[in-house]
Amino acid sequence: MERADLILTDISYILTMDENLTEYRDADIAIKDKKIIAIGEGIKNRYYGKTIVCKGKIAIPGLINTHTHAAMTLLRGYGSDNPLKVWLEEYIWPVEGKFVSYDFVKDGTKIAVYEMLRNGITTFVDMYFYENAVADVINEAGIRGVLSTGILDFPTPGAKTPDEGIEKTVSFIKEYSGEYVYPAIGPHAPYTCSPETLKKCMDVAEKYDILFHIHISETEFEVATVKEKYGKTPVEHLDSIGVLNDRVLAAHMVHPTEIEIEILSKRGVKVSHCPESNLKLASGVAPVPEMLKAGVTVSIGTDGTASNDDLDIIGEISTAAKLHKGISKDPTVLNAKEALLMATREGAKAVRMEDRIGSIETGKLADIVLIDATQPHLNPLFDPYTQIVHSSRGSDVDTVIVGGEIKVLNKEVLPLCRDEIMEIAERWKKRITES
Ligand SMILES: CSC[C@H]1O[C@@H](n2cnc3c(O)ncnc32)[C@H](O)[C@@H]1O
Ligand SMILES: [Zn+2]
Repeated sequence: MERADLILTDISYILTMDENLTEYRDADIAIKDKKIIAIGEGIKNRYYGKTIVCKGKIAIPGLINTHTHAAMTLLRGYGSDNPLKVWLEEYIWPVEGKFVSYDFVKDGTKIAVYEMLRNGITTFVDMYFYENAVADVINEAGIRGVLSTGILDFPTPGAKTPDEGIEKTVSFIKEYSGEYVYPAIGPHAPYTCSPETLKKCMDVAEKYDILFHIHISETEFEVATVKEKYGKTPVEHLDSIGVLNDRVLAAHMVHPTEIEIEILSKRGVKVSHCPESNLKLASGVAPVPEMLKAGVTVSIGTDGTASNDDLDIIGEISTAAKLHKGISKDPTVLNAKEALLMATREGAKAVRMEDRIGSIETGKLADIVLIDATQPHLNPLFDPYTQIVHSSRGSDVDTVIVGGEIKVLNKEVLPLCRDEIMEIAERWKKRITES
């Protein structure tokens, strides 16, 4: 017998989401030094150590949310029922200007991390201000974050100029890179960042080998603005200034033309599809089947909770699958395996971490989610992929493991206190409504 740090035994289904979509029935997973060291039937007989019996559970890789603004939990539902331009300019940006600070971001991120862990998210990509506050929360809670300070050409809560935002990003890379924190650079969008700002951001991304995280082609307004300013569509514009390559993670991508989809594919740009935010802000529906057909990596993002308004990524996958079937009038589009891939292996590719996360494989980090399938609404269980995508919700997540450490057990989020989360939300609601 060999020693393991954690052994998950008798798992009803293991959906590895590896290249072959290998599945196991009634099998075990052994974990040591943060990584998966063995998977399969009878593994429990080869290892000893802390053991969790997982009868009736489905194991999937930790879910990857490739676009959010975590601290916006404090603005959940704020300025609802408006289009993006009005929502941002008349509601969100004024209130952010008044309230966003280190404390706001720290408190908002605590709520988001609680909610993301509860919903099975083990890695998220963030774009906001005071990312040092986000880093402090995630280092304490133990969830992975790809963190980018939002950079705009006008003053923001964290920086008076885009150059200051870029300098902050460089200091952040040097100070915070670590086990849980993966810095990225976050120019907001082609309509809020000049070509000069975008090029400077790409220089930093290349120098420090980090992700370039940006909103692209979210609304028709954006497309019209970029066309008017630069005489090109957003993707063509970004390509013409040399900032499209395989380290670009483009959030939304609702309105690309056929030519733009070809460019995305040729340049290796990854997309974060945010269907619920795009529906709620009435931005439109991204051409996901077309992008997939062209070989573009499409992952899943919840966006912030002021435009979604939750961080339930399983619900987001379900929305994506149903939405594209409906729009294309083709039920074979985005089958359950493909939909789940978007939040696992494709998500890992989108953040350029496919060698470490995104599937349950030996040698990979032990980021694992167990879904409780012993509930009436998940039975009878003919196909576990379909059941996860179309019958379950984030609230069915029972256990979450990040790097071999248990973060959620029996649906209880261990690193954060529920009462404190509720108290934070109440305190900020009071401050914001009384201002
Ligand atoms: C630059 S930090 C993030 C910045 O973006 C704002 N924001 C939130 N959601 C969206 C969205 O869907 N499109 C564009 N910008 C968005 C957020 O409020 C911050 O100001
Ligand atoms: Zn966004």
